[in-house]
Amino acid sequence: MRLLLPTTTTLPLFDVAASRRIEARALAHSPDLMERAGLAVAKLALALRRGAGPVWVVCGPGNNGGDGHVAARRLREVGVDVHVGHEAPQHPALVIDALLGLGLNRAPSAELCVTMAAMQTCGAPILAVDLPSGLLGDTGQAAGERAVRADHTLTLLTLKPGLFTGEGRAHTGRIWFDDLGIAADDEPTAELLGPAARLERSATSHKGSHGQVLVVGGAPGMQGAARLAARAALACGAGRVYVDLLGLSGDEGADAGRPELMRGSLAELPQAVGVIGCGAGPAMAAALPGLLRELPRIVIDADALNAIAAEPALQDLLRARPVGTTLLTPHPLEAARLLGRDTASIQADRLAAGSDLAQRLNCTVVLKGSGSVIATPGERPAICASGGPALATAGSGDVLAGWLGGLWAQQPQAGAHAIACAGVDAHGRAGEVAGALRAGDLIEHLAAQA
Ligand SMILES: NC(=O)C1=CN([C@@H]2O[C@H](COP(=O)(O)OP(=O)(O)OC[C@H]3O[C@@H](n4cnc5c(N)ncnc54)[C@H](OP(=O)(O)O)[C@@H]3O)[C@@H](O)[C@H]2O)[C@@H](O)CC1
Ligand SMILES: Nc1ncnc2c1ncn2[C@@H]1O[C@H](COP(=O)(O)OP(=O)(O)O)[C@@H](O)[C@H]1O
Repeated sequence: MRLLLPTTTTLPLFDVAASRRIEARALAHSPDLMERAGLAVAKLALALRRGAGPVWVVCGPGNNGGDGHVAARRLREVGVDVHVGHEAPQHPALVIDALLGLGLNRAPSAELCVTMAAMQTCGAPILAVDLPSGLLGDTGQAAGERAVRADHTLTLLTLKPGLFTGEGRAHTGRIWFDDLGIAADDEPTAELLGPAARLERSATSHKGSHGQVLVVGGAPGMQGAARLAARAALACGAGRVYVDLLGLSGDEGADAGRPELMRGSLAELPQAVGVIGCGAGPAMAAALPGLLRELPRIVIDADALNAIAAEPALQDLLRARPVGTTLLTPHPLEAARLLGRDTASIQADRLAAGSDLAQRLNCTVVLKGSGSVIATPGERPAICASGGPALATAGSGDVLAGWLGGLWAQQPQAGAHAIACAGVDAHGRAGEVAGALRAGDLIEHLAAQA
């Protein structure tokens, strides 16, 4: 058993169907899986309980409840006061939520919701077994109106995607993992991202060795977005970074606070990595056909995504580009516009939505938000567990787009999927701070950890 995050390696994720197959095969040679699961829960419960009160074990009708009963027995064997039932005891030291796990298949009844509410308000920390009750393992969404918000989740046998994306992170608390001694012998549904290798710089490299980035965006009033992206590309280590500010004429500098940044345009820089759309406004639409036809590698964000959503001819241009050369970074609303759906339906199944969009537009897609999803046609999707609410601030997406462009400029052979995985994970880790974070400071955090 181990605490899972931050993970130092990429890990396989298995949806409910794959987890069931692994479980069924494992049971054939290891019929004591539930004993192992219950013992793991009991051990963690001993470490987590707070105070001298009873451990309240809430068991449901299936095997999740079975794990809870084994844990209760194991705890009693070592002299712990245990209360099994749906009513809270006085001053519990810990709640073990073994109500519903992988078998959740409908909205919990009103009666179960009352039990969940009692768990939530009894004042003790909650340890969820396998999944917080009411949370769907595939999507990280509640099946009904309520799902348990645990302080700890001990997930068993496999890691499920819903623990890490959608609403998952708000319900799991700290995630622990015990594979119960079983090697997962199935095709992973997705990957949980680990950190990418550091970029090495040769002792004899020069600025031409590290590529060039062209940021196109920054309509009047929104030039900060383009400048944040450009600053991020520069901080990432791109050799030269240029900005084409759509609202700026004359020979004003690209960014008075960053004299390293230069003005430039597609005509002068046809081989640059494009980072397009940050703060671009409606002027972006006219610039897009040329950019989509010419630039060999492009990161597309914000208003460029909105322009593409509104214009089928631009979608055709995207589809005509080779897979691996285009990286879209929509947040859920932008993804909804691109798919002609609403945000709620995107969030209802983020893995499926990201994969659907990638397939339709023949691109790599980073569906942003808690548990960003990275999807590319022909690649296994990835989920990023790093990051947190400090990133929920204007400009943090612009920083991501610029950082991705900076990474790509330095790794011209890499495909969009690899760049997305490396950049999204780094961005998330840099944003893991308590409290609030300004997007400009996020760039410094990224540079410090690179
Ligand atoms: N087998 C093993 O050795 C191992 C098992 N493990 C453990 O088993 C867990 C999976 O067990 P499980 O398949 O029995 O499902 P579980 O989540 O307990 O649900 C039970 C039943 O509840 C029902 N139900 C569904 N939704 C409902 C709702 N909203 N409100 C009310 N009822 C609802 C539905 O039955 P239905 O009523 O539809 O017939 C469902 O089948 C897994 O998460 C892990 O903890 C692991 O430790 C590995 C070793
Ligand atoms: N609660 C959160 N947990 C993890 N990442 C988050 C969270 N909120 C925002 N982010 C990340 O912050 C970035 C916000 O991007 P975006 O919505 O485009 O903002 P903006 O357009 O203002 O720059 C995305 O990378 C997103 O994944």
